[in-house]
Amino acid sequence: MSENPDLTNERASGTFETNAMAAVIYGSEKFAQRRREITEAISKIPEFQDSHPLVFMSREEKISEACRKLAVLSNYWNSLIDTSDEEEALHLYREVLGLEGHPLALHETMFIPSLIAQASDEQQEKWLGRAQRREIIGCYAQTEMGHGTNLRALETTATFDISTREFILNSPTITSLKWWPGALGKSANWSIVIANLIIKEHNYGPHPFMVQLRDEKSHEPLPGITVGDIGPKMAFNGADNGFLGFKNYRIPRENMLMRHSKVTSDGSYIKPPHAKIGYSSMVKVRSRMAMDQGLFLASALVIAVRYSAVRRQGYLEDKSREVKVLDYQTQQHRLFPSIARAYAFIFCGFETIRLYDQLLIDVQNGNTSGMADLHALTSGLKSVVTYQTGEGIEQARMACGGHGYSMASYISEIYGVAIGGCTYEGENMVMLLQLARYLVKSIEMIQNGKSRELGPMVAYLAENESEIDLNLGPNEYLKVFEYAARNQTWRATEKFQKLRNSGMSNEEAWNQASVELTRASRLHTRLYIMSTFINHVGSIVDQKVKGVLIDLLNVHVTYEVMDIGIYVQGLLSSNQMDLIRNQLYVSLETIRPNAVSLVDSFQISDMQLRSVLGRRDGNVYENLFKWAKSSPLNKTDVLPSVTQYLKPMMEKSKL
Ligand SMILES: CCCCCCCC/C=C\CCCCCCCCCCCCCC(=O)SCCNC(=O)CCNC(=O)[C@H](O)C(C)(C)COP(=O)(O)OP(=O)(O)OC[C@H]1O[C@@H](n2cnc3c(N)ncnc32)[C@H](O)[C@@H]1OP(=O)(O)O
Ligand SMILES: Cc1cc2nc3c(=O)[nH]c(=O)nc-3n(C[C@H](O)[C@H](O)[C@H](O)COP(=O)(O)OP(=O)(O)OC[C@H]3O[C@@H](n4cnc5c(N)ncnc54)[C@H](O)[C@@H]3O)c2cc1C
Repeated sequence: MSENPDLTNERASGTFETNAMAAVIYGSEKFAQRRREITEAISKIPEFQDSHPLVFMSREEKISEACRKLAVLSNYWNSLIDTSDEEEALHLYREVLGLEGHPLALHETMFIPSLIAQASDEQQEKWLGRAQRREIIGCYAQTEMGHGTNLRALETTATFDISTREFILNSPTITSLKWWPGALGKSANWSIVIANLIIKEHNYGPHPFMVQLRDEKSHEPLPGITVGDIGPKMAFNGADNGFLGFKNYRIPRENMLMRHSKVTSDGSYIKPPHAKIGYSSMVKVRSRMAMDQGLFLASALVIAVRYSAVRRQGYLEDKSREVKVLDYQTQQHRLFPSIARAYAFIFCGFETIRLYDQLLIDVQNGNTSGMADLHALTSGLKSVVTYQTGEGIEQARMACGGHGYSMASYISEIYGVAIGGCTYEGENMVMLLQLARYLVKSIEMIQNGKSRELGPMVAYLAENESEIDLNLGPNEYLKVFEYAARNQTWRATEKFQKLRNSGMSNEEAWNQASVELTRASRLHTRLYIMSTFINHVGSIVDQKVKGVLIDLLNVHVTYEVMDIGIYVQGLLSSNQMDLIRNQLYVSLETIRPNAVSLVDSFQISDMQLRSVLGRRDGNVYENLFKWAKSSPLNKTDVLPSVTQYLKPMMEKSKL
């Protein structure tokens, strides 16, 4: 069937090449091209297609379908991608497995990265190759039923037995059961387990251990291990998140990951070079989350924008034909700022991935000085992007009206997966408060006359801006944001200090200032996102692409400043706010002809999108009908439930 002419016209009105834009989105022409090649190659392999729509499957079927595809993937892995390239591998996973989770997700995202960052050279020699070849499947078991956030309160113990040179693992209480780890439930046979290291009755706190859970031949749990699946979740139902308990389960001393902390055979403990070095796997995932969430948001927007260009409802001036709903200003206001955010998140993602890779090298060379900065940055970024992604996806769903609520749109699945990110890798409020610690310390440095020692990301806290030139360009908007973030950070810090100076304990003062502190963290992070977006656009060479991205940046900066209006009241007059509001409306109109091309440029395939509404060809209605007809409920005209219950009820009512 040919393409819906409404989408053809939209594509014709685009002022730039989508391949050129994809090269900017994905960091290089080479990688954008590789993505297309991988997608093309996969589309020719029938075994990679869903056996039937995932949304009609039970959880067991989803997991089985994911495993089937993983097994097929293992036959093609080396021929489809450069296996040393993480981005190619992730693209392949996304295309084939989609976003509902699968039994190798944690193996790739946390198990292998933990071995790389935490295992000694000898340990890597023993396990890393096996893990990379997928001879073993691993997971990352840290969270317990009773504690996820407060790692210092984890209860699982690894007690060193000097006589046998083994660790004895125990789960002393019901709340100490490991709870949540992906792939633990049914698939993984090994795990990195985070347990309190105990030597001669002294607790050295949480440390990582390499633990075999299941027999490598029979896959049965090993004696001393209780393991299973935690049941269905809001999303991620292609993954078997699990529980795990230990009863006097022994592992050799060599199974504690000893790149940084060490226990010698006589039970001596050697401290790591930085107390939080064991948290590196979390920082790794957090550093990727801006990219991943940007792509979740992008997926929802591809669906909503394409659908809005084929959905016609109501009239503007021309009463002879209904308009595309994308022409309504309210629809544009709902969707376009999110397109800008998706671009901005992906640009930030590239930056934080690069920073993590550099930090990993530095730490391996003994330099841990960058850890605090990256921890603070990724803590804030993870929190802001997951929240805003959730907001943007939900708006995209509503922008699709009734059909958005159907699983045919697939938006609810994207939403469920994306907002999991508000919780995993550190609950958002908690992570905002981690960044707040860093911001408060920065203010204290200024108060102590040490402004010159501030890092570049917080140097603005020491500046003083009270007037803005309203010939507003992106850099002036940045100044507005700096003003808001600086003011809020000072206000929150001063509130905390005042409470503390009044005699309150440090902890209670912190608690009572914490809402204000989280607000400071959000503003600081949004400032970082805006400045990364501006810098990125500044570096683009292709003039057509640059022109459109400047338009998109205008949507971003005007929308973001309107959104934080309450924080800039002391700086901007109501006339200035009106001016900005009008600039936003103008920028929505400017971006309108490029809206479809901007979402096409994400180059997310139909196979990955799984959305009837978001199909590239725009043939929504005929496929919606086809999709509904494929519902298992439509296999028969009369359901047993009707015969068994409703018919007798209706008959009885007739009497
Ligand atoms: C060929 C194939 C290749 C394929 C390649 C694929 C690779 C792919 C890689 C990644 C892909 C990612 C894709 C993601 C897709 C989605 C998949 C979904 C999977 C879901 C995964 C979910 C997994 C989990 O959730 S694991 C569990 C996570 N748990 C948490 O995050 C717990 C949160 N809690 C904490 O982190 C901590 O408890 C804390 C930080 C809140 C507090 O810790 P604490 O009590 O020990 O410390 P304090 O608060 O007292 O602070 C003291 C001091 O320490 C500083 N600090 C804390 N943390 C750090 C750190 N990490 N680094 C540096 N410094 C740190 C803190 O700032 C304080 O400093 P002060 O100076 O203020 O004292
Ligand atoms: C989809 C998914 C996948 C996961 N995968 C894994 C995995 O593979 N491995 C693994 O180990 N874990 C995994 N987890 C667990 C996850 O990391 C934790 O659930 C997460 O870190 C939050 O911890 P919690 O559940 O203890 O929340 P809680 O800390 O109990 O949060 C409850 C509330 O308390 C608040 N709160 C808690 N502490 C503070 C504080 N200090 N200050 C202010 N407010 C506070 C929070 O903000 C929140 O509002 C996964 C979770 C999900 C949802």
